[in-house]
Amino acid sequence: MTKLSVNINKIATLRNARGGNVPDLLKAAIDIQNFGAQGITIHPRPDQRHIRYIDAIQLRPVVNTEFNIEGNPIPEFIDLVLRIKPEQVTLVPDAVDAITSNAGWDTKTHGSFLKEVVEEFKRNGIRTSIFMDPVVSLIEGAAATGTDRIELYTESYAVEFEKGNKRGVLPYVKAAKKAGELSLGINAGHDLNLENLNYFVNEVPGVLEVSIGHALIAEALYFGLQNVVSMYLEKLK
Ligand SMILES: CC(=O)[C@@H](O)[C@H](O)COP(=O)(O)O
Ligand SMILES: NCC(=O)COP(=O)(O)O
Repeated sequence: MTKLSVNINKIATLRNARGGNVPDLLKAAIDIQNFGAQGITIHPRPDQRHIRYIDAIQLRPVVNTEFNIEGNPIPEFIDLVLRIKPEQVTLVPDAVDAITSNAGWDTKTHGSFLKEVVEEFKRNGIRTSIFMDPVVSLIEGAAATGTDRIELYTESYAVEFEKGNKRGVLPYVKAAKKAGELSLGINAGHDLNLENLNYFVNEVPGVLEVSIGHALIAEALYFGLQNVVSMYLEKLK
């Protein structure tokens, strides 16, 4: 079964809007896990506009499922992750001023850098994942870095699905098959939601984990956090 890791960036965004501690990020993480999510994802960005580095540190003792920290491996991020030792780190090549993640790694151009970073995290007992577009040649490049997993960047699938084009899943099926042949574990995320999730995990073989934030937190405004976590878990059965 595919695991659900809830990305709590947007809870921090809401809290930061007023400068206090409402909503309480740590309580939300505890509740989300109690509601059945199998992981918590955060993506601290250098400007700390949502998750702050201090949040990441304070979350460590309360995350008793799988803690997944995503981000661009700049020195500050590497130091933070090595200090916290989450179960998984996901490397994302996002620019400092990116509104959200908007591309996967070019694992050919950045192969030797990624290999070094992956080795450092793995030496410290942290599982690694590389955020990737569904491109077979780049997946071969990811395997060469020694990473444990890749995370398939699902924005283009979500866009096509929204337009009614279910063929948008086909590159992901191909990419997942290649990843499987290369013994890479497969995660997926970005713009997954209650509408498009089930089709994706049914079509794409071997998805171990999805990380979902933006849609899930928005849907929680209508359904409540507990219901919405259950609704996602239902889609992953
Ligand atoms: C890697 C990925 O797709 C997500 O982590 C996404 O980047 C969420 O980040 P924001 O919440 O800052 O949009
Ligand atoms: N890795 C993807 C993630 O954590 C959440 O992305 P989104 O659901 O906020 O688009």
